[in-house]
Amino acid sequence: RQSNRGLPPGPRSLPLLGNILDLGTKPHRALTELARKHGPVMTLKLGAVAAVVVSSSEAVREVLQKNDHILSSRATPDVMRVRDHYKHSIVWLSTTSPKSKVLRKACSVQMFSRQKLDRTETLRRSKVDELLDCLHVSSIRGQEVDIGQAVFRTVLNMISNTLFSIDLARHDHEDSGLELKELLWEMVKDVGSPNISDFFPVLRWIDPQGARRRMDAYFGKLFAVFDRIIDERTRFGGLEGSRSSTRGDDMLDTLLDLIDSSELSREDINSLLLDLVVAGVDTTPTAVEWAMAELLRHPEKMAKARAEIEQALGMDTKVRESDIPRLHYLQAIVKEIARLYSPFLLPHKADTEVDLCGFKIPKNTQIMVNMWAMGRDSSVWQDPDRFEPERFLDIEVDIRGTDFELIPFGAGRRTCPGMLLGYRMLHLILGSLIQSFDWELANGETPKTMDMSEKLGVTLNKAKPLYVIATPIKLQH
Ligand code: HEM
Repeated sequence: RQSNRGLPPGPRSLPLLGNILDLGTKPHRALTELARKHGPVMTLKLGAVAAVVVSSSEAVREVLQKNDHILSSRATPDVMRVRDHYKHSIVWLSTTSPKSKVLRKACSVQMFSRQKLDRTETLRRSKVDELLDCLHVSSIRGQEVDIGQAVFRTVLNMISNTLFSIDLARHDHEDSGLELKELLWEMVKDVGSPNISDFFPVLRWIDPQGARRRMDAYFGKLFAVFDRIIDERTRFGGLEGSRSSTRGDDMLDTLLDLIDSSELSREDINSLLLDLVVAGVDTTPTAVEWAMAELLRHPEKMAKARAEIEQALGMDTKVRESDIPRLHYLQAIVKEIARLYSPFLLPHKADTEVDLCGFKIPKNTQIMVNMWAMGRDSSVWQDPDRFEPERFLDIEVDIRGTDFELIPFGAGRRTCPGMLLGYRMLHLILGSLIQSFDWELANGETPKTMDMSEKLGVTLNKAKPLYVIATPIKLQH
């Protein structure tokens, strides 16, 4: 395509502020509206920062495929400068930096490779069993359950066991993990929310919204947890410097080996553990909570999903990750949740000037990919606001970064490294919940009156937690 060498169109901007006020409190919705008027490649001026919002699959293909090599840097949010995190972090380092390559390799070999995931499957299944046991207990006691919180504990333990072979949350304790969940929510909210320091870098030093100060406190708490675990693992066992006998053949051991060989520093490891815990637990529980909310709003679809599982496995065989390929309706539900509730990719940045869909994008422009707008595009999806997993039964859409209409994990160089793990956890947990219990809404909520409003962090969370009452299916017969 011939470039017309102009900037993409966009809404009129105010002096100094630019379009900051246009973002409102729900930027994913506000920018979807604006893109309807100005087009799928749209210029925004956010204070001193030039940004381009991309809102269609064709334009996203140009960002994440054709120009991926130029557009896969990150614009670093000011809050990520805390403790120099951005200099150690797989999320914020350039994909071409040597450190980033070491971190990526450690993750892909030790945590996310197919072989590794196959080997850790029983661990995840046992964590799901603990979740089901805890739901049984709540059911016997007639207690309602905050399902997002319960799944959060499960996913946190799946991740913490993969990383360092311990549970960070306890199921027998209602509030276990709650503080951590709240801390992580506050963290991702500060990463996802507009921050004046990002729009006006000259103001960084005064940290006008106090976001960097808050982030420093969150980092301090998480690093203290990691420090305790690492110290325990490296405690002197007689011989100075030798690893204690609690070697776990887990991610931490691999990382400590990389310290021994001077490929990584202790700061690198703390940052990586933080990234993996935050990215791992901010995503999957949220998606399960949305899925359960939609299924409770549409009981006939819940019944259909259960019937599929029953037909494929019977009621006595537990869902396993290897069953996912056979569970087409379950996969369709996951896709539909990804379509309806994915907000933005993390911010990308142009390393050099680049031609995008015929427009000239200057160097250092921030690229915001609005998945919300793509998921609600009525030229691609019929009746886009409707929860209709059936739409995916007749079409082949792969959500793992090859079909650009639906890219909940991103695509190209910055594709989510935890994608396969997230994909497996999501299906395993959701399938097991559907298989094992009858579900009812608690607190007098009904499918028609449910509050489905959202709040934006890095992911899109359900604003009001979903409270449910679970009845074990077996007990009924
Ligand atoms: C349902 C589950 C998940 C979803 C929907 C998801 C989605 C995403 C998205 C959209 C990105 C940004 C891509 C971009 O900016 O282009 C991302 C990045 C990332 N995700 Fe995930 N993710 C999930 C699970 C996980 C898990 C389980 C982990 C690790 C334990 C993880 C670790 C990461 C990391 C480290 C990055 C940064 C990669 C980079 O900047 O190069 N994610 N994820």
